[in-house]
Amino acid sequence: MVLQSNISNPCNKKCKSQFHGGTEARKKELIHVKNPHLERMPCDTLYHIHLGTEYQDLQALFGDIKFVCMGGTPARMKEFAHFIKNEIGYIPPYGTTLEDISKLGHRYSMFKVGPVLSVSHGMGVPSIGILLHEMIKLMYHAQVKDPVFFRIGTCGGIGIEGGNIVITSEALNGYGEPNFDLPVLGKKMSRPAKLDSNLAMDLKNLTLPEDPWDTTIGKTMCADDFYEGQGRLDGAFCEYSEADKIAYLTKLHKNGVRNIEMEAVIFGALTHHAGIRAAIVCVTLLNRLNGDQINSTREERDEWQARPQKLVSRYIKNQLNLSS
Ligand SMILES: O=P(O)(O)O[C@@H]1C[C@H](O)[C@@H](CO)O1
Ligand SMILES: O=c1cc[nH]c(=O)[nH]1
Repeated sequence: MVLQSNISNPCNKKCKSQFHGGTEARKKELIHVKNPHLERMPCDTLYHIHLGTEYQDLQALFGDIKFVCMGGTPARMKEFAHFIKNEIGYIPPYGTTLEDISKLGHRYSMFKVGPVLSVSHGMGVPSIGILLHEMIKLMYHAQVKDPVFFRIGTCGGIGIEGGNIVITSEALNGYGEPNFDLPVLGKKMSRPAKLDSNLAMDLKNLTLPEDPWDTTIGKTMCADDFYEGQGRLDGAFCEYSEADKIAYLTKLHKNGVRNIEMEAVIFGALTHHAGIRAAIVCVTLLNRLNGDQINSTREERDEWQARPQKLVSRYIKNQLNLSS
């Protein structure tokens, strides 16, 4: 892809992106980075995604972005890039292919498909948190107006069998609070983990009667661990009984929680703080009330993982006025 050749450019010590660009009116429409220090920096390196205002004209390269789609694995996000390319009929510039823009950062994979970015975020809050800071700054530097962020993920269902979709209404941390908490300068910083309820409803309504899954809107518990942090009995260590586990999951279910994953609180908190509309669309890999081990077949999981992609693709096509 054209982007690739620009990305390999050596540093030329001049800021290529118009860092403070735009009129006051235009600035109001843009992403809120809420960091006064950024304005004073001559250049900004987005280290983990291998981009920077010093190296590229980020507005020229990314100014047309409307949708940022994130998911855990590079393979899933590459697959989504190719899927959405076909769905929206995107034709890469002559002689180019879909390249991993962030390959040389060796952390995340990112593919640009016209107005869509498809990016892998790794596992857990710290990994997606670093990416979110850099993606939000990328939107800011590129002067993108009103982008929509999606997390296209997998999760454990609570009272929901494998293969169904849960769209997050509210994200809760491991203590059951709707916040993302982070120690900052030795003190607790807390931000509300809010998601866009209209967007969630729009996505749910795109489920078709013939789809082989149900879509539920519910609260999501965001754990900092896959095993003990999610009340599993099959980790290397466990100091609670099966009855304790079921009591905990039943309590969550009574509180409206329908799934557990590992990124929701920071995804909700940072997008909300930036004024970005966002949704989390996850497929359940199992019903945690019935077990802990993920023993569906690889083929089954691949098909299930494509389901949130289909829903998000329908939304993107509608927004781009492309027929389904
Ligand atoms: O988007 P993915 O499938 O990576 O999300 C969930 C939460 C963790 O990152 C991971 C655990 O298996 O899957
Ligand atoms: O049970 C599950 C399945 C996928 N991802 C999780 O975090 N938990």
